[in-house]
Amino acid sequence: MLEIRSARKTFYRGQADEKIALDGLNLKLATGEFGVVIGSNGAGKSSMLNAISGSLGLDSGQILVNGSDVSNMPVHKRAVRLARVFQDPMKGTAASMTVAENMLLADLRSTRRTLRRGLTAARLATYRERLSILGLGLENRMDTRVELLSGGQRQSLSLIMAVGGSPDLLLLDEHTAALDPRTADIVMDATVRAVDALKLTTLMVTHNMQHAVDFGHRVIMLDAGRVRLEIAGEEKAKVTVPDLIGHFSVKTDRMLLAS
Ligand SMILES: Nc1ncnc2c1ncn2[C@@H]1O[C@H](COP(=O)(O)OP(=O)(O)OP(=O)(O)O)[C@@H](O)[C@H]1O
Repeated sequence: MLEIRSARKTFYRGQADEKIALDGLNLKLATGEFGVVIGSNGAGKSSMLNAISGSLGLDSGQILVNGSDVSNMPVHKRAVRLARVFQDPMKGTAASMTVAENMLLADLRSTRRTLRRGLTAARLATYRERLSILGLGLENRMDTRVELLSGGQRQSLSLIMAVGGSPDLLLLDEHTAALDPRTADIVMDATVRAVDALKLTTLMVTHNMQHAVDFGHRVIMLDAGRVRLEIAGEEKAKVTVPDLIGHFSVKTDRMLLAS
């Protein structure tokens, strides 16, 4: 469960270039829920993810993960409870190491064990099983160096590595944005398989409106550091890409009128 209460963050306060990134943002995500965050450039999406993961300190407000207030918890302590996948498929994995070695690294990171026992048969079997969730055949490429994988395979591997420690929350930070459309769809398919199989509470930021329509339980539109629109349930099932884009244009028209 994630709860953001009245989160405020202003950059360059009191200066000519003052920027309000989060303007009393409130958001709740139930355990097992998959929320998809959309919004125009500068709406506050990255600031929100950075505040959740702890790399951005709030001026005021609270962030609760599974009921406990993590607002003042340092990044490395929050990292144990949160998984985050970034845009760049080259980050998050070690290129010159094999798929199996990368899985071991992630395992050691999340369990704080030592490298001593290495890639035992039991561990390899567990990694194969976990990789098979993705539906990409990576479980049959355990000895392949990661640099030889496609961008989509590599990003999907980053994802399954990130969630190995059963995190309380998965943050997907435009994790398909750097991929071509077909590869992005493959990664989204792998993502949904992992989220469903591991029952992950997930918050995904995307600029891809088709993905916002097709995936997740709720669309959350941010604007000027606040939630401006939420679409869930039957409404979400019926929403179309033009509908979502329409909400962007309404906002833009308002901004034009106000300026
Ligand atoms: N480190 C920073 N220093 C100064 N201003 C910042 C900083 N980070 C964000 N901002 C400002 O805060 C506001 C919100 O930015 P943020 O990056 O969170 O938006 P975003 O919705 O993620 O945008 P995008 O879709 O372009 O990534 C913007 O006005 C931005 O210029």
